This record gives sequence, C-alpha cells and structure tokens, in this order.
Amino acid sequence: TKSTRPQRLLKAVQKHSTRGDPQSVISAIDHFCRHREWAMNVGDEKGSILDSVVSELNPEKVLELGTYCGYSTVRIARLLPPGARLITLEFNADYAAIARQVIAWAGLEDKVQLVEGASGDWIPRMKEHFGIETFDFVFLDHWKDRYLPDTKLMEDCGLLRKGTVLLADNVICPGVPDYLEYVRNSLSYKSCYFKSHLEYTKAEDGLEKSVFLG
Ligand SMILES: Cc1cc(-c2n[nH]c(CCNC(=O)c3cc(-c4ccc(F)cc4)cc(O)c3O)n2)ccn1
Ligand SMILES: [Mg+2]
Repeated sequence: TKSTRPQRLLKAVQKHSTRGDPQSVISAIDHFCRHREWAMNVGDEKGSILDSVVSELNPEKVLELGTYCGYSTVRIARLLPPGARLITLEFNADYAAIARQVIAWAGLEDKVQLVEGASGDWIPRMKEHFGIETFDFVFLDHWKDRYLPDTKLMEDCGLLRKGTVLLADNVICPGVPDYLEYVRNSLSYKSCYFKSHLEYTKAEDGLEKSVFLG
C-alpha cells in the first residue's frame, strides 16, 4: 500500500542524515520539505527563532504540544542542558510512531518523553504522572483551537510559574485569534510577536512569545 508523507520523511532522514547528529537530521527534514514534499514542521526560518528563545532560556522542564514528526522536538532537545527533560504530546498514533524513530535517530531519546493522546486529557495529569511541578518553557504547535483552552488549563493546573515562557507557532497561519487576543490583553502575560513565514513558503506567519507573570 502507498506510504504516508511522515514515512517518506523518515526515510529521507535515515538516507540523508547521520545517526546521532541532530543538526543533520534538521537539515535533512528541511531539504525534504523544501524540495520534495511540504510538511507542517515549524521549519528552518521559525526554527531559528525557536532556537534563540530556547538558548536564551536554558529550560530544565519543557512541554511541547504537537510533536508531528519530531522536527521541533529535535530542535529543542538538542539545545537542552544535561538532565533537562522535554515532554511532547502527539494525538495521532501514526505521527507518534514516526516521531519516535526520528528522535531516536537524532540520539535524543534520553531527553524526550513522547506521549500519545490529547492535550486536554494529559495536561491535568502532568503532576501526578510525570512528577512535574511547573514548566519553564511550553511550545504550542498543536490543534489551533486548543491553544487558548489548554493555556487556561495549564494556568488552572498550576503548571505555569512566574517567568514561564510560552512560544506559540502559527499565530497568523493557520492563525489562533482567540489565543492572541488573550495573551496580548491579559495582565498575566507579557507578549511579543516574531514575524516570519509559514514553513517552506512565502506566506506570512509568526511566533508569539508570552511570559507568564504569575
Ligand atoms: C489536541 C491535541 C493535538 C495534538 C497535535 N498533534 N499534532 C498536531 C499537529 C497540529 N499542527 C497543525 O495542524 C499545523 C498546521 C499547519 C498548516 C496546515 C495546512 C495549511 F494550509 C497551512 C498550515 C502548519 C503548522 O505549522 C501546524 O503546526 N496537533 C497533540 C495533542 N493534543
Ligand atoms: Mg506549527
């Protein structure tokens, strides 16, 4: 039967990158998505902005909502200090199966815990199931209609602390208007917009960085 796009992306990683070398995995995925088939990774342009936010923050506890094939998981995990942990949630079992292999190929499986399931179900279980107190950094890259409810859920579950940084992908395309309105007007957040482009295209998109003020 016909292969899926994530399966073809994984094949390209295994063919064109070096096992244990995260940068080569990132380059192989970007090359595949630019020259073979578009895929919804955060991409190289927004990925560089993600890198700078993570490098400046040096987070110990990271939550990623929306793994897809693990591209941004690899981008983040490769920058984390020893002992730091990244929990990433993926709803789609087929995407999760590919992402596990991409993360393992990059040699980052010791820093990453991939959980299959819906954000709304897992966020309330973070403390008791993973022993997490609060997150230092959250990358929102999942279903766009879940950014706002899940942010409120993280607040209610006490998963955010003074200084926790939320970075949201796709705030223009596909767009998250309700989330933007909330973090830009709430007295509990200090927000700023990083203008960029939708991965591998000329369409406008950007990342919104929001610091929780407690
Ligand atoms: C509920 C829940 C959900 C998840 C979850 N896991 N994986 C995802 C993927 C979500 N991502 C996207 O849909 C997405 C789409 C585009 C896009 C598509 C088509 C266009 F034409 C233009 C842009 C671009 C992007 O950059 C995206 O990130 N969600 C995990 C846990 N719980
Ligand atoms: Mg995205």
